[in-house]
Amino acid sequence: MSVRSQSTEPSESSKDAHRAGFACFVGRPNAGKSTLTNALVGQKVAITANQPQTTRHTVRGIVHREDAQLILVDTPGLHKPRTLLGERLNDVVRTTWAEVDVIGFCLPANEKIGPGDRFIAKELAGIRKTPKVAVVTKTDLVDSKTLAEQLIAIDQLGRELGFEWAEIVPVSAVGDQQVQLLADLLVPLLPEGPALYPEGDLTDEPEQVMIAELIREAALEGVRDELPHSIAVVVEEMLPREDRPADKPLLDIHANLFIERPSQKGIIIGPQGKRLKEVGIKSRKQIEALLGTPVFLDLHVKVAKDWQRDPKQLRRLGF
Ligand SMILES: Nc1nc2c(ncn2[C@@H]2O[C@H](COP(=O)(O)OP(=O)(O)OP(=O)(O)O)[C@@H](O)[C@H]2O)c(=O)[nH]1
Repeated sequence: MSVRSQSTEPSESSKDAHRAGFACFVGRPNAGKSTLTNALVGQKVAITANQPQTTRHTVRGIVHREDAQLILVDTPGLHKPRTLLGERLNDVVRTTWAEVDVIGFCLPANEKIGPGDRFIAKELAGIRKTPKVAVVTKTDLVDSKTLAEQLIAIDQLGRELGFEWAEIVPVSAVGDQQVQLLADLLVPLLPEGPALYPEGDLTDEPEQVMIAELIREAALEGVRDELPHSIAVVVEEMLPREDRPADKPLLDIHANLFIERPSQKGIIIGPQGKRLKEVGIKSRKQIEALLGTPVFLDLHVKVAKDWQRDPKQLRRLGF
């Protein structure tokens, strides 16, 4: 077993040719994939929430280094599909796995390996050619004994399924421990080649999709468990406000928040519209940070009946 810690000698990759390629993080919902992507990229690109399955779109974060360009594809979690949307999400995950240069399997340090992890690991075992790195996340939440046991269990899991992890790396994205080391270990697994994206690019997600994700994230915060799967956000229009002085631009953004049932409207909007207002304020700040320009955000809540089950609606909402 080759478990890595920060005290390891720096990798030799700086001497080698430039490398560029794709990595994706897989793992159960809430395993810490989005947080890790953000920590590696150093700016908020993937949404995180204290609820499972909030990452719906494939968001790429790009790590630019002297020696390499590491493009991170953040996929939704694989899960038991109950709706058409669930099936499509699983398809997106599998397609992504087959295309990347390295897969990072995220397992939280503070949770025992369960049936959900085994399900994913078994699927990973089927993808023979792609190197698989086990990433033990949230190490700040456990003591060293628990961490050691988890590392052994993960090594064992690989053996049981007939493959060996290219690396096993414990990290804490929140505690900023070993995040850099993880990047150092992923880079040598990428093919040699020039940068694939211009320097400065953090993601190739269309801006409107990222803005919609920021709004959805704010809308999800603090609402009941059953709601996450029922919210979709579509940015309908983005236009610079006319008649503004050049040094005081304002961008008008109109977005619709779709829910499945009229009964959900009250939850989203809140008493006297208070909750929706907070959602607007919170997401506007993040959108302004993302775009670097003042924004006027206009949010509307609409009912798209049973959109998760209706192929036509799914397409309209961007799935
Ligand atoms: N203490 C601690 N918490 C973490 C760490 N990484 C992630 N978390 C928390 O774990 C929860 C889930 O993290 P996410 O990054 O959203 O997980 P995910 O795997 O992307 O989840 P899905 O989008 O549901 O697939 C959030 O509340 C994070 O703040 C970590 O290193 N330490």
